[in-house]
Amino acid sequence: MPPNKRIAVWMSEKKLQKINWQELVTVCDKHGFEVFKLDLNRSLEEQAPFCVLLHKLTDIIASANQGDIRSMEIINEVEKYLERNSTITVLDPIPNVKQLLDRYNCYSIIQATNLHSYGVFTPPFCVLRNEDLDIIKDQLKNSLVTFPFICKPILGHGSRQAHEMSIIFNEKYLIDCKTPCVAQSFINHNAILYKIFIVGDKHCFVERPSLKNFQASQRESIHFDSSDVSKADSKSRLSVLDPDDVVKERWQPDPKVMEVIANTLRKSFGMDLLGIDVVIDKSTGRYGIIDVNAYPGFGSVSGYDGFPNFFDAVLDCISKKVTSN
Ligand SMILES: Nc1ncnc2c1ncn2[C@@H]1O[C@H](COP(=O)(O)OP(=O)(O)OP(=O)(O)O)[C@@H](O)[C@H]1O
Ligand SMILES: O=P(O)(O)O[C@H]1[C@H](O)[C@H](O)[C@H](OP(=O)(O)O)[C@@H](OP(=O)(O)O)[C@@H]1O
Ligand SMILES: [Mg+2]
Repeated sequence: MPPNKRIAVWMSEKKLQKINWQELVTVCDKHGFEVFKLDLNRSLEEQAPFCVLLHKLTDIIASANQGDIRSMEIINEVEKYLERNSTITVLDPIPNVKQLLDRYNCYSIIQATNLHSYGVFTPPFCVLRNEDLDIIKDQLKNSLVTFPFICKPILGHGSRQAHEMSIIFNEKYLIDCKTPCVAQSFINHNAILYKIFIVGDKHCFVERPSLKNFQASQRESIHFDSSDVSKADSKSRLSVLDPDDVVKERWQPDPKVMEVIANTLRKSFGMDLLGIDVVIDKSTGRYGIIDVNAYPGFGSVSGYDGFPNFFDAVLDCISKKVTSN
């Protein structure tokens, strides 16, 4: 056991407002930990000691990646501090969070797993950095990306722009690809998505609204903000199925496959707080992983569709890690 049992927490003001801080304090206390909000504008040494860092630093890492000097200083200082204090348990390790922020990296990690043997896939994807349309056409062809496809910003977290996406239906509108981006084949899934929430060795999944079915056609591109589509209470017009697509029978997710996805990706990403978005291909019944998120909402304060006893699960995970460290 470490000489202190203090947990330092850092997350954005926006995220802090979504959690019940008092409940976190109570649950930490029940597990014998003291919790406090880390101030990144003060030296970490001054706020030490602590044996756990629980954080969602994605926004700061993202702006550091984009060259913001203050964010670079902060991340640098946190990383150096953790190097000097290597016994601190970090949820989740910063290098692992960094690799998840890049959507291309993220899909490549999924593709390298053995999930395909369970009927799980990540839709064909490629990274587009060049605006030259002939190069784009070649890249799509070589990576088997088909129309329609979604263009997603490479940086997957940490800013509004990370969630601005387009659906491209034909070659004429390739001009709408906002490079740099990841292009990913669109999988028709009857407008239902499953979010797997992972907290250490526990997971659960919930159903959410999603984009309706689309076909390749001569139509113009659709531009949308992904934050409007798959929240528990989203009511996007892009989620309303065409009358012909409304079906009585639909694929149901197999809890065993969802468990394999959760266990496999937790290991591959080396992270304990994860959200995985899964769609079921309406024609084949295969499971497509379309997004992985670091420290997602977990259903937030109200918990109406979220992780049951979320903080207890976090503290269980922390206790196991602290003990094994
Ligand atoms: N390959 C795909 N095929 C079909 N629909 C997709 C695909 N990728 C994304 N979508 C749809 O677009 C929405 C947004 O995509 P994605 O989850 O990648 O965005 P995000 O910005 O990372 O979202 P989040 O806020 O969950 O992090 C999904 O909820 C889903 O409805
Ligand atoms: O409903 P969920 O948990 O999917 O909503 C998440 C969303 O998927 C992203 O993970 C958001 O994080 P950023 O991409 O970093 O903005 C989460 O926002 P947060 O403020 O809770 O961290 C959403 O809750
Ligand atoms: Mg995401």
